[in-house]
Amino acid sequence: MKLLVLDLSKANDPRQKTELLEQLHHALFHIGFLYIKNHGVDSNTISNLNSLLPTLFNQPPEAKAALSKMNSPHFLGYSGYAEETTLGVKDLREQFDFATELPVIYDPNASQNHSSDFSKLYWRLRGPNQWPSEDLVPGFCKAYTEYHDALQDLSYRFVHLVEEAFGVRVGTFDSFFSRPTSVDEVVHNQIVPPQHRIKLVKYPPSQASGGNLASQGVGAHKDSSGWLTFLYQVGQEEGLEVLDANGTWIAAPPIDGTFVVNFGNAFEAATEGAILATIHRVKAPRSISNPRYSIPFFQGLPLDITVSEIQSYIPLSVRKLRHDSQKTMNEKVSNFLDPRWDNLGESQLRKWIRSHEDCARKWYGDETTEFYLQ
Ligand SMILES: O=C(O)CCC(=O)C(=O)O
Ligand SMILES: [Fe+2]
Repeated sequence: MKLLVLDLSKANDPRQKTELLEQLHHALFHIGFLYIKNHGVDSNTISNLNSLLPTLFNQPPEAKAALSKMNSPHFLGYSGYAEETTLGVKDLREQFDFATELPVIYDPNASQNHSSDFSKLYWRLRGPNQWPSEDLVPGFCKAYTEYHDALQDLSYRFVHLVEEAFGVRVGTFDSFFSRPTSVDEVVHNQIVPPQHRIKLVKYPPSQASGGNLASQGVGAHKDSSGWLTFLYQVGQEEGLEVLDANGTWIAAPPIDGTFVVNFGNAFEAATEGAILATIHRVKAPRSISNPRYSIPFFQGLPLDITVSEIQSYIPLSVRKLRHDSQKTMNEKVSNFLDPRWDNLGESQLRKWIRSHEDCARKWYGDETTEFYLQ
């Protein structure tokens, strides 16, 4: 399998756009993993954030500890080296989880003063970031916010191309992403706008024998935090790998000026497996290498969206394109399709509880945590 690099500037030229949409169609339905270049995100916006990563991660341990995810019922903040698990194995990375800056909309300890029903526990996932101090990481909030806004814009533009590749009206999925302009609008909108999530990740060189699974940077997984993922691989360190339809791991090395795009669990569920949330993993860099940094942007969806609602937006012509050969990859049921619930919020809550059990026990209690650990 060859991963394609799609040139998004072709979207601006009617003569080249058809070719771009054909390539996108192929990448969507046969691979589920692609690169994009000429994506319209200013290189300064990317480098301004990238250049702060060493400073962010080299803060004194107590400064990082002060931003711990343990402080946050929204699972936003810092998690230290090997504090997160995938498939029961420690991931050899440290990371800061950020998201679209939004207020708390559900706090079980406070009286709520809005009319909508946000009593579902998963609404507690929404909330503000934990920002590093401006003294220790000068310019971070500005650089992050510019990056967030640019990636949000790219993600919406890209979804429009996906709609064209699907042959549906451009804007079909827009209602998933209608943006709030004020807190008031957030709580009174019918569809509550999404909170995109951005991880800033560092994979330090691993002492474990390089290249084998003892050095799991992040274990094999499908993305479950959003609709589409836009991953920026900082620098030249390799490690990202994608599982193809034959069960072979394919390297997805950094390519200058590109983002990697892949599709989340919800997308796979919405298209009934016609487009896969392709499984991928990262090997930790060998001990003689530099650290590897990456920045995945997970495009958020409204937490109360249901499987049937999301499927209703996808034309039958797309859903029936599911290929039999893909069934084997798809056999592990998406969390979103777990028969115990029908909404995305619960599958997200389950994901966070499973990857950060201590934080879950602190904020959601043992009973809830154990329910979602099953
Ligand atoms: O670091 C990478 O390149 C990929 C990270 C990833 O797949 C994830 O965090 O979901
Ligand atoms: Fe991922």
